[in-house]
Amino acid sequence: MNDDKTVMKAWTKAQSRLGRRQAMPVVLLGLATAATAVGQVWCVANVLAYVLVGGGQPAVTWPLAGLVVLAIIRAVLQMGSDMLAARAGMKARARLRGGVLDAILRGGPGLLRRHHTGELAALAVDRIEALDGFFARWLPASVLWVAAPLVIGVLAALVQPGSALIMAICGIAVPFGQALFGIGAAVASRNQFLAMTRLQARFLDRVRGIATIVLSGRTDDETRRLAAAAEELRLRTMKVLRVAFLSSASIDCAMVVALVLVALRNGAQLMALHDQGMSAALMAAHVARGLFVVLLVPEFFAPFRSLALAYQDRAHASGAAAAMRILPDATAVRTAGQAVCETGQGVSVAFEHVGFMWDPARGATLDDITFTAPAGQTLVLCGPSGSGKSTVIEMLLGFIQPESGRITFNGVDMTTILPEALVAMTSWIGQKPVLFAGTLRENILFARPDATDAQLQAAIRAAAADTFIATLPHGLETLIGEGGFGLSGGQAQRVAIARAFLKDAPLLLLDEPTSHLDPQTEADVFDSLRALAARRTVILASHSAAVDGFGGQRVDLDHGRIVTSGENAS
Ligand SMILES: Nc1ncnc2c1ncn2[C@@H]1O[C@H](COP(=O)(O)OP(=O)(O)OP(=O)(O)O)[C@@H](O)[C@H]1O
Repeated sequence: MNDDKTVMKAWTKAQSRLGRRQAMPVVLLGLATAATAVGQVWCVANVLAYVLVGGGQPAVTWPLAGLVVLAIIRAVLQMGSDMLAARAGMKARARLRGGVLDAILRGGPGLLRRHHTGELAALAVDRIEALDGFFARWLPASVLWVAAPLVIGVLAALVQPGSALIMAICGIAVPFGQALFGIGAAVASRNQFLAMTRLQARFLDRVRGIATIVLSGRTDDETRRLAAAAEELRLRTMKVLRVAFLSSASIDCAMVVALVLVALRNGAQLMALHDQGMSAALMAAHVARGLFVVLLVPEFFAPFRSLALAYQDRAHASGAAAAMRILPDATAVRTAGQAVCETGQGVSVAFEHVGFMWDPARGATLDDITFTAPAGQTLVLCGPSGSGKSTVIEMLLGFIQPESGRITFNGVDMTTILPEALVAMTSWIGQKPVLFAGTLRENILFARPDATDAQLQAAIRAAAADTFIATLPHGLETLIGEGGFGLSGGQAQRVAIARAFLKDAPLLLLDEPTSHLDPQTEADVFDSLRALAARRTVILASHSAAVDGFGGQRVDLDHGRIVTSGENAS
């Protein structure tokens, strides 16, 4: 068995263990429903025997009353079972979605460098939704398909052991058919999800790049490609349905064979008894027993059908397990840190012979990087595009870890520091500030929701954001769109700087904060950043000539190696 399959099996097994507690009541209600169904069949058989054979059979009042009572009990049991199953599915989805979102947050930008946003969105939304059936249907069905036919078979054996044997033999044939179709179902389901993820990723990409598509005159071409991706999804979905239909049909075949054999057997017995001139009363009792086992056959096979339907859900779980392999596990990203790093006197950051590789085929991204940014001072990381500056910043944010060497904060190994302490001591401003749809006030307060109005105003003034906010008709209450829509690049960056002032963390990480700005705005933003940098440890990654005036130390990178280091011009 290859590694992929082992991991998928282990994940599915672990999920089954976690979901079993919630599935148990559903199984018990399922067994009670099966027992009630047997009672109903008994009542129906007696009523029919009365109708067919007439006076020989005792009064039908009791069977009729039993039928009504049992129908009500069965409906209540079924409702309870459906509700418990839905709750089990809901709980499991909430748990899994929390885990996936946690892992995506842990992976951070490093994960986005390796995987498409659409793929991650499909994982957190569609994959998890599709797992509902695994917990709500598959787990109970995987027990009931053995237990319920066993109960029904034993009760049938009490009345007609021969007919029970026929049902058992036909029932045993079902798992073989299911195993055959199961493999096909798993493959079909995996392909369907792949097609869906591809369609989602393509759609997201094209929506983002709509201006490029229109201006390149590629609208028709891209529409055709999207239509082809949608068609692929349709075909793959049809294949899933076809496999599910065939799987269900194989159960129907086994059921029809059992039904015919049991009916023939009873018919032959009744003919023989009739020929022997049996009394009407005995004849009616035989007819009732015969009808009972014949009518039990569909009930005997019903749990198999539920299992076949739920097999689809199991296939989704295997697919989800495979898809989740892209997520970092908690230990791989950050060793469970316990250390508290004292930051009262500021934070000094040191890289000690750090090495890292995004992709072994492309060689080392960072090679033997050693530098120190003393507490309260600035270190400027320079270098051409692709030299590894953002990779250094992402390491300091804790999203990726060195493959060799180590990073220390005030002498404490970064991997041993409590994640919350790391978050509290760091502010980060990237190339494009991340702004959310909402008011300007909400966006600035995002860094510190409990800040007072005075603190908010002070941060806005320090970031020199007050000038442009004053020109907006609704000031701080101005609504901005997702990604800072409605603000210029420089204004958006000032909002990010105000956030950093408000957070007031001792370590400031700046990753090309002015890369999208014109020279004048860049100079203005650098002025604000210089004010923000005072008394903080700053690591500024940039290839702009404007960093020359930033002072502090300078480390020049090229192809992931330090080529020069020394004082930065101030
Ligand atoms: N997911 C990835 N897989 C493989 N290589 C990658 C991946 N992400 C980045 N790289 C490579 O790592 C190197 C360093 O990238 P990084 O983004 O750190 O450079 P940078 O100096 O910040 O560049 P820029 O100034 O353009 O932002 C580049 O050569 C880049 O091609």
